[in-house]
Amino acid sequence: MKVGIVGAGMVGSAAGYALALTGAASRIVLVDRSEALALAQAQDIAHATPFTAAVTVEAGGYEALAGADVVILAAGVGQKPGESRLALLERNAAVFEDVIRAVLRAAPDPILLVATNPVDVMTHVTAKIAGLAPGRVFGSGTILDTARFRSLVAHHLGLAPQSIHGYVLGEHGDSEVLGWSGARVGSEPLTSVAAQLGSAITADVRARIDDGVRRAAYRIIEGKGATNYGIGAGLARIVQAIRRDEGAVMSLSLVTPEVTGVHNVALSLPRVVGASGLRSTLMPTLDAQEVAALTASARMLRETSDALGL
Ligand SMILES: NC(=O)C1=CN([C@@H]2O[C@H](COP(=O)(O)OP(=O)(O)OC[C@H]3O[C@@H](n4cnc5c(N)ncnc54)[C@H](O)[C@@H]3O)[C@@H](O)[C@H]2O)C=CC1
Ligand SMILES: CC(=O)C(=O)O
Repeated sequence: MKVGIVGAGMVGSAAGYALALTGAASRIVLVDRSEALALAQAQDIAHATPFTAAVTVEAGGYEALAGADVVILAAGVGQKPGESRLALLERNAAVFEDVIRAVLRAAPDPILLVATNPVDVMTHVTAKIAGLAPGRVFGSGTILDTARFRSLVAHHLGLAPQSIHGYVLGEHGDSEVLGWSGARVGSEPLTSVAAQLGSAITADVRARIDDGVRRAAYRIIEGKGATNYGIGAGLARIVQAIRRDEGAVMSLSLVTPEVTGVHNVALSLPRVVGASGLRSTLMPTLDAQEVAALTASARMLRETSDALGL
């Protein structure tokens, strides 16, 4: 599978590296407005390939994206310490006008996987500009927040994160909703397993995990200026699910006709990922508080999209 990555900075290069390590792509092409950066990143990742699956890694202009099955969009600016994701919108939406058209001139019908923040609104912007079939333009959404949720719950219980099943929904950002009520360990409700293990999910534990998920990006950016490894691994995992036509369920952002009464809004819900992109959406069972929080998140995103005329 040929995967293009536009934006070869922290996120794009981490995605390229994860794709090379996992073998999710057989050909990776990095494009950046800084040709020198794209070339340096491609060479550095290529030097890892003797230790990985068979994969070629190159840098190029947009024309090098011809034949790409998936194009990851990670171009634009990231947050400065203390800055919200939504504060990036105007700058990144302006960048995408040219980027999407240039990608589609080279590769007319790829799957477009958006990582640039604010990822939900950027997914909506991309879908509108690209005009591809529904399901072929989507965003990484809360895949990273879900991973953070699963790892923090796993750490609390002393279990493997792979055995924790639960999703973060709504905005990839401050208004996101942790789906506590539907969370499970294996096939058992989380609260029941936590009680059996003597590690109850008290209000304090819940608040600590919520904060750990919601504020993770702020803390990491304060410490190292960006986040990249978690999202890089998440993007590679999505590509792998596309390549293998897995039918894997992941929390991803898609322009959704209606969610809890809010229409035409891009946000994350559990979605089924396969060869054609996102095949369907699985609406989770939520308690009343979670429905209210998801509705508030959806309304906020809808209003933000309204301001852009989406
Ligand atoms: N979805 C998620 O979970 C996450 C999203 N992000 C977002 O990903 C985006 C990228 O973040 P970083 O890689 O840390 O930033 P970065 O600054 O390291 O890299 C961005 C790259 O985009 C390139 N670029 C800018 N305008 C361009 C254009 N018109 N054409 C081609 N390339 C262009 C820049 O030259 C730069 O190399 C940000 O918006 C950030 O907020 C970051 C982490 C997680
Ligand atoms: C930066 C960002 O969106 C994150 O790490 O969640």
